[in-house]
Amino acid sequence: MNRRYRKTIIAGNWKMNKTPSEAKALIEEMKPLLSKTKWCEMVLCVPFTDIQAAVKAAKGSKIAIGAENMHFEKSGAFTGEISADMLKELGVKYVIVGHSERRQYFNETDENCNKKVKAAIENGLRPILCVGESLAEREQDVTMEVIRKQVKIALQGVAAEDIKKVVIAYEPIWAIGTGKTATSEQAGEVCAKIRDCLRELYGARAARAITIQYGGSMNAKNAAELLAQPDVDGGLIGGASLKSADFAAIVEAANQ
Ligand SMILES: O=C[C@H](O)COP(=O)(O)O
Repeated sequence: MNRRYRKTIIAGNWKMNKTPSEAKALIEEMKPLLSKTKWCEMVLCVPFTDIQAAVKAAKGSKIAIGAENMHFEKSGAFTGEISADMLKELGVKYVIVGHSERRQYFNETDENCNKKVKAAIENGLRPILCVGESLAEREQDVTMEVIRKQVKIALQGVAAEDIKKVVIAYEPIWAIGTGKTATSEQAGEVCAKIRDCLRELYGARAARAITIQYGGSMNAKNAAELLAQPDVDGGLIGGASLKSADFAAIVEAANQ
């Protein structure tokens, strides 16, 4: 890992799990296990309804709270939506943008992701931009074409001085929640190519400073090997972030 240049970030994505009281209990359980982190930053992205309880429970710890989505407009007639302002005021620091489940079930497009990335940055939130290929795309050998398009469109108009605030999460869709992890070589190879793409867009210095995570069935057992890849700077963890011991083990692996 290139700690000299960029931060290691382990982020949990709780998806549609946990009520506020359950969120509080899980964070209380995690806190003592996560107290000895060295350089690894820890984030828990939780459902909107859990944010207040999570921020309160995480107080005094090194855990930052994130949201799983947001709208790109500041306010207005968007029934059921949540703006960056609203998240910010609750103490949210990160927001996931373009998770494949949002792309698949809620028609999230690269263009929408672009608006969300820019709105997040303008409002002082760090976007975790998710990109990744489907199994069919991998089998047809178009993985990098797909990911380069996702990255380039989502970052259109993001200024060079802001790009460091963006975290990229490489999540092969076929590895999410399936128990099928990408091999560490596959994860490392795509993350390195994402960094090449960032280098083309923003130059070598900026590209070196951007945290690129891997996500997709990362767990206590495989985390160390995945995180040992030079361009894998952390993880976006689904299922294993709902179990305190497993999440703590992944953080521990990132601290080695
Ligand atoms: O955002 C997290 C990813 O979708 C990974 O989920 P997973 O660790 O349950 O496979």
